[in-house]
Amino acid sequence: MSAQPPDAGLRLVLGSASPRRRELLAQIGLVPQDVRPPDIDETPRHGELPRAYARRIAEQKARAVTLDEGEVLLCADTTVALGRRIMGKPVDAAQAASFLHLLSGRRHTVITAVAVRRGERLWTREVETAVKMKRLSNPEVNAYLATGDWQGKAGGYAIQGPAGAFIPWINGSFTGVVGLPLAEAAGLLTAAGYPVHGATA
Ligand SMILES: Cc1cn([C@H]2C[C@H](O)[C@@H](COP(=O)(O)OP(=O)(O)OP(=O)(O)O)O2)c(=O)[nH]c1=O
Repeated sequence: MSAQPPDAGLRLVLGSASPRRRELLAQIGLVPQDVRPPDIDETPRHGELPRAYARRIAEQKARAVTLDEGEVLLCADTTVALGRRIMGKPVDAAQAASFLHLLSGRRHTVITAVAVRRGERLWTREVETAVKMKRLSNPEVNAYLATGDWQGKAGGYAIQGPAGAFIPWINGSFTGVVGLPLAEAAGLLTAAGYPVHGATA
């Protein structure tokens, strides 16, 4: 999609209930004028691959939010992929435990798809990061589950919380793993005409 000239009058809307995304935007000086969490069905389609899934969900979130003239919307979806397997947000502690046991001692991929919308125009990017999780013992998994930090996190962990102790290595975008790859999000907002650099200057 072609880039739009900067428009200092545009209002930024965050289409996300995720406090992480709000905090990450604030890190680069962006404070949305409004937060409008989308409500969509995040069930993967049969046989859907993780990257295509993350992109579809981010686009669907971006289409689900009502926008007024003069507003630009930012949505994202973070998905943990173990091979072709999609790991969303665990429904309960038992599912979080099973995700963590599957991820233990292996490399997986975290994909965050970002979608920016202005009017009917959409700009999207997917950012993939390889993440290595150390081998986890049962006491480590249980202690982590007891923190409750797994709740609402794709794959059942958050690198920015206590699970940071489980992750010796990543290759890619740290902010992408946390939920919003800042360089790419800033690039999409700029393409849509939102004056990002006015905010960071
Ligand atoms: C892997 C990982 C995920 N996460 C979080 C980011 C996302 O909030 C969440 C994945 O769920 P998402 O469906 O991407 O987002 P959400 O439901 O929290 O919010 P919304 O749909 O309204 O935008 O997992 C972390 O915070 N740290 C991590 O290390």
